Amino acid sequence: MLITEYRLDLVIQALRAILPLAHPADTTLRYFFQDNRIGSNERALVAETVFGVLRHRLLLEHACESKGEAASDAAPSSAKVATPRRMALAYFVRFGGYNLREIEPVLKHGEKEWLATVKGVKVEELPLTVQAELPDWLVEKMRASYSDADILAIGRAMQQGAPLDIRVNTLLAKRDEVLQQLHEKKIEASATPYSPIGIRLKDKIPLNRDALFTEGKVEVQDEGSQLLGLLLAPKRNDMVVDFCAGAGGKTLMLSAQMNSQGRLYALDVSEKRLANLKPRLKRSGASNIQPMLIAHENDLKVKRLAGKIDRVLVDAPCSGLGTLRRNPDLKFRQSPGSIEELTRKQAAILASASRLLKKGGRLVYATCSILPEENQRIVEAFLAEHPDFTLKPAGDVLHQQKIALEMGDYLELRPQLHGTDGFFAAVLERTGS
Ligand SMILES: C[S@@+](CC[C@H](N)C(=O)[O-])C[C@H]1O[C@@H](n2cnc3c(N)ncnc32)[C@H](O)[C@@H]1O
Repeated sequence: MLITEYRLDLVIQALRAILPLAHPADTTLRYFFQDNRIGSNERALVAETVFGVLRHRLLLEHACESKGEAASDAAPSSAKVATPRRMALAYFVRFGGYNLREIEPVLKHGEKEWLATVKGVKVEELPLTVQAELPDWLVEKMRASYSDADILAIGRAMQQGAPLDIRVNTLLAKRDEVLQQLHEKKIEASATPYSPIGIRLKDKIPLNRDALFTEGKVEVQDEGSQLLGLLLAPKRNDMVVDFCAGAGGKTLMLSAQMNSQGRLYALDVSEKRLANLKPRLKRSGASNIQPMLIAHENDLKVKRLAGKIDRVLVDAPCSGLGTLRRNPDLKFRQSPGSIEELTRKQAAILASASRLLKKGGRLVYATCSILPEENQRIVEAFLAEHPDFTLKPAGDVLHQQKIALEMGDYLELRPQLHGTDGFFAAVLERTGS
């Protein structure tokens, strides 16, 4: 798409609103689009550039601020800062697929020469943090458990965009039928490699206007997230609790696995998120779900269910660092302090949720984080304090579910290996009373 003064100005305005990261980038962008009625081409350009800048922010800042750049030595030092304009232009030539000639008409004096140096920056000569596009504090934390090569592989994979995965609502449709309907609509789609009810779309389409979606036959859900439901494997007449149900992404899947029989409590502390479950519930045809607002993990409503539940899913509040492909701003919005706070919450939620289980019951503790402190460390500490619980190797459960995915004790998904977001899950069984 041609970069005109008008389009560049829109991108700059959007970056000016988003880059301070006072709020999640997608929320700020939504408000930006509400306040600025612009065409669909411009919306696509703005969204792509904003998320692209966030994905490559560290390299772009390096290119904007570099003291060594020959051409801008002539420019005043105030020009050598990562202004929204410079970030946008650097993104266009470095990652956006534009050549200098194409954007020359919108350039000011000296910018063409500076952008030529941006194109020439050799990323492999830059520090690991810039190559991996991960902030210093995060790389330092990851070094406790990952090699530099692994950190780089994770960081690079997180710089890519994520595919659009959908889950077939087996209450209303079969995967083959949905695939066929998509192909008839000339939408390129294929079965996901691991989840038997997942479909990966080649391109992002406005699915919410499609009949498959409005009729409840499909929901947007990353394949990794679908695997969490498959690990929990609730049965038809089970009593099940989705402890951190949010807007019900996983609740709806669990209900379909139960063929909408038995009882499924969808708990959350957020009234707003639970309210967002309502329209999805209506579309899905599920009738065994009971949303339940709780004040905190030790709410009396939770205590009343103690010892009565067959399966519990704890999709814990987490840093979200496994979803950087979709939410690249999270790496700048989290901090060592926020991670510490989250780990305290995760441990408390897991301890409380575990009390719901009957003997022989199963709990899946899951996060979309790649940090062991939110994952393995939480589970290890829990097991040390709860001798009545046993870790069931995730690899064994997947095998029982006939899912061709080699895993050890834990489910650990990575975009560069599995094409999913980064997910962690542990299967815990209450073996004692
Ligand atoms: C990772 S999100 C859940 C996403 C949801 N399971 C889905 O698939 O869409 C974590 C959820 O935990 C909720 N939460 C935070 N603290 C909680 C607590 N103490 N007890 C229960 N839920 C809590 C948050 O409101 C948030 O909706």
